Amino acid sequence: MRPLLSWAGWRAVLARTYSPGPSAGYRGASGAQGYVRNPPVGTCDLQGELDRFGGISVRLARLDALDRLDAAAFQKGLQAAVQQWRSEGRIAVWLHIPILQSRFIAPAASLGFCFHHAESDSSTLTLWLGEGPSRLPGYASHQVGVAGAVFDESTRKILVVQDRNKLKNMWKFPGGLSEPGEDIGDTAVREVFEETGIKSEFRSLLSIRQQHTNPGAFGKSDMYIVCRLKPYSFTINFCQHECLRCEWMDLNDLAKTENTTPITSRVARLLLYGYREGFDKIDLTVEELPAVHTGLFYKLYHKELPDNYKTMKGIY
Ligand SMILES: NC(=O)C1=CN([C@@H]2O[C@H](COP(=O)(O)OP(=O)(O)OC[C@H]3O[C@@H](n4cnc5c(N)ncnc54)[C@H](O)[C@@H]3O)[C@@H](O)[C@H]2O)C=CC1
Ligand SMILES: [Mg+2]
Repeated sequence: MRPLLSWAGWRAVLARTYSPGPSAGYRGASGAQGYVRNPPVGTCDLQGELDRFGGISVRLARLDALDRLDAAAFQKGLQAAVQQWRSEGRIAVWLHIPILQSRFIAPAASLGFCFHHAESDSSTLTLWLGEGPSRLPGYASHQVGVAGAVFDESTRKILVVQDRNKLKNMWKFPGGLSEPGEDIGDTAVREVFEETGIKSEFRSLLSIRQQHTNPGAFGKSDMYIVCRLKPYSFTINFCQHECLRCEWMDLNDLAKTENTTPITSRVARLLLYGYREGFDKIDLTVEELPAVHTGLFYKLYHKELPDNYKTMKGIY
């Protein structure tokens, strides 16, 4: 949730939009409504930022005197604040609680707040105040795993591993979970190197598998993406913790063997087709483009588009 104004700006907004109730707010020595510099010990002043949807976001880490506040005073303050926000027509409350202030979770839950998500150092709870069922977006629905199909065109060999931690030892592509902020291709290259010692570079995206109720996904769905990589080192030095075996296998053999997972078998056949007929038949290549609103950049994956279609020059 991105504040549209600076924190000081929001305080000014809140001074106009938020008039504190008896315990939800305390008018400090400054006299400014809704802005408390030094709330007395044991009272609870809950100010928040207004978001563009009409919700209020309260960050407990920003409140003064939090260490001296007990759970009962917090609950009273929160109840009064919620009443106030409801009367002002706010649609939701987002409550961000640092892990060391987790004693405030139970009082918030008793007022109807539910967990939205947790990170390593904080949790976020929400309360829907609007009409009808909640329209708040949920948190992440998938975990993303990425594998690298490292294919050496000059020898027609492909890099495969057997997982040490699986009951059935089948050939598969090395890979693993993507880290926050990591590009798909970078995950594939990193995981291949960590698991096999092979250095490679990203060429294309080959397939996406979506699976729900995957046992290893903590109740979320699993997105498993296979990339085509080109090797530039060839000496295997595989990770003993994760892999039982690792080898360069002829692509024909991988495409025909039964000792593999269905997805590995299908991608091996796809690669064989690309190798024979041209990789442009199977590759989703990547391009970086600018995001219109944020000025950030993103990666877009699709089948190759001729330059004249990209520019629309000479296209009627
Ligand atoms: N069909 C296929 O070929 C397969 C696809 N996948 C996909 O690959 C992705 C995950 O790749 P992985 O290689 O499993 O992940 P990964 O390479 O990121 O991590 C695996 C390693 O993490 C550690 N680990 C995982 N869970 C653990 C736990 N509960 N306790 C302690 N250590 C633990 C173990 O050291 C394990 O060897 C998922 O998207 C999954 O769907 C996984 C296996 C086979
Ligand atoms: Mg792995």
